[in-house]
Amino acid sequence: MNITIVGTGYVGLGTAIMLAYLGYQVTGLDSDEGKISSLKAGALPIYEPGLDDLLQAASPNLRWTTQYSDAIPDADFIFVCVGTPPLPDGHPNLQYLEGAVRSIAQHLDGKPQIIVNKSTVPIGTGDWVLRILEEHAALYATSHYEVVSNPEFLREGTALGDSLYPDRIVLGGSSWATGQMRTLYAPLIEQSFEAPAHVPRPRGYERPAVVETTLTSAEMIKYSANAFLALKISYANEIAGLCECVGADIHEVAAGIGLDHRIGTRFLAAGAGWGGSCFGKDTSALITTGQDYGYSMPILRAAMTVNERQRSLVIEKLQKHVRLLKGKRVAVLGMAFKPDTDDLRDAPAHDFILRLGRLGATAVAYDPVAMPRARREWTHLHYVEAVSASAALAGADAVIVATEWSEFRSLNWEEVLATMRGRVVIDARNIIREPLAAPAVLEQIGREQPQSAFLPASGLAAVKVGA
Ligand SMILES: NC(=O)c1ccc[n+]([C@@H]2O[C@H](COP(=O)([O-])OP(=O)(O)OC[C@H]3O[C@@H](n4cnc5c(N)ncnc54)[C@H](O)[C@@H]3O)[C@@H](O)[C@H]2O)c1
Ligand SMILES: O=c1ccn([C@@H]2O[C@H](COP(=O)(O)OP(=O)(O)O[C@H]3O[C@H](CO)[C@@H](O)[C@H](O)[C@H]3O)[C@@H](O)[C@H]2O)c(=O)[nH]1
Repeated sequence: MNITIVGTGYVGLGTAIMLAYLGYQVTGLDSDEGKISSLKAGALPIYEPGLDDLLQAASPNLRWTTQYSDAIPDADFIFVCVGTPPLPDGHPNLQYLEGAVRSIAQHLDGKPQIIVNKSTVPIGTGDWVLRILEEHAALYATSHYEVVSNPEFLREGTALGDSLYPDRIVLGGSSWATGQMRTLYAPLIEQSFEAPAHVPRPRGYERPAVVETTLTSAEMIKYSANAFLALKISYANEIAGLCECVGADIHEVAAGIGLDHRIGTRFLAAGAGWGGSCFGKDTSALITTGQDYGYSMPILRAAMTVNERQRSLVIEKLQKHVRLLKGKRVAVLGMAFKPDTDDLRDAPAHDFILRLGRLGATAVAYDPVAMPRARREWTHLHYVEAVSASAALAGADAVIVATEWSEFRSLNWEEVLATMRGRVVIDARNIIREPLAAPAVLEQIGREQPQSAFLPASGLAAVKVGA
């Protein structure tokens, strides 16, 4: 089976490499010539742990192009993975999707071909795509095509594991088309492929559930899942604020509620709030979809409000201790929106650096992988680049831990505090486990001083209450 992936960003690249690893002939297509030439040269344009090794293993089955004429006619499955970034009013921008679909339509071959939508798109988009294809089919005399919605649930930083060992595969479309998709995904559904050594099958993992739905339900599942996760984090953050008021510890509280299986321990980590390219965009998109139907979604609005407040809270905690930020030097540890990615979209660190600049402070920023991307994408921000975490901290009046990279978890705080001018530590990701010795000041989210319980970034599975 031949597969074409349109859009080789975080999702398209992972999907292309994963399907090639499973043994399919895959063509990756992108309109960005720079991306395609770097892929042709064997270099990945993004950082994703383990992806380079999988690329090596899968490369005999992969080729890259910018030409639709070269990629569409022979494809049995055409995956659309282009971006759907938010417009200022909260609706997703569908111009890339429409452009891609119109280009695909011009090169359909007349044989049965399935257009698989993996981009996160507003409810109803699958039907709209069908109409675009029908328009073109009349012009180009093609007729055998179907549209399937197959939303993607991978997380950046763990994309390979999420793709090879998914919880579920959602397939929206006609029974013929979803049947074809089941055949395509058989190695995943049956877990019959040889697990790559660097992405072993998780212990206890068996196989994904397959959920067959209508196009519309599949689109709704994707948005609703992201919005639910976003509001779960906002709930943890709201409770964290109350913990600070009453003197409770959010780690203990989150563990205590999360160990109820109906609630679950994951996505209860309080901190700087959620960022990234998906949660904000998709929650807004669901709210605006509601608006289009005159339907209000107060819970989702509140989740967004809490998330905005969370970012402001970090600067307020800094102001509480540093008071006058003008002329002060503030280290910002972490720029990516989460660890193990170079993705800077909607990263809390962006807002921190912006706010520090407005308050007259100098931000000295360090990130283990995202700095080259920040140099290209954050040209509107003023900050000083540091070559390491300790270089960022040396001489700083205060520090904000914005991203919980593992190298920040293992910092020797006693040593680095000694190199700082001031000793104010705003740990916006709750990674510091031990109290810091006076005169250092440590502010975390939802707790007064670190206790013994330690909350991993994306879950509470490792927490032993009272340990
Ligand atoms: N990033 C994630 O973790 C993630 C996870 C699940 C779903 N999604 C969804 O998947 C979609 C893609 O997200 P992403 O993060 O991979 O985006 P991205 O911006 O990293 O990649 C999109 C790619 O599409 C290319 N492109 C745009 N228009 C094109 C066209 N007409 N023809 C060919 N290529 C074109 C761009 O050059 C870019 O390389 C979005 O809808 C997003 O919401 C993302
Ligand atoms: O308990 C938690 C868990 C996460 N976060 C933050 O939430 C954001 C998103 O994290 P995560 O979900 O791990 O990363 P993404 O790569 O954005 O993945 C989300 O968005 C993708 C794009 O739609 C979906 O495919 C995934 O299923 C969904 O988890 C990040 O800023 C995290 O720091 C928290 O603050 N607390």
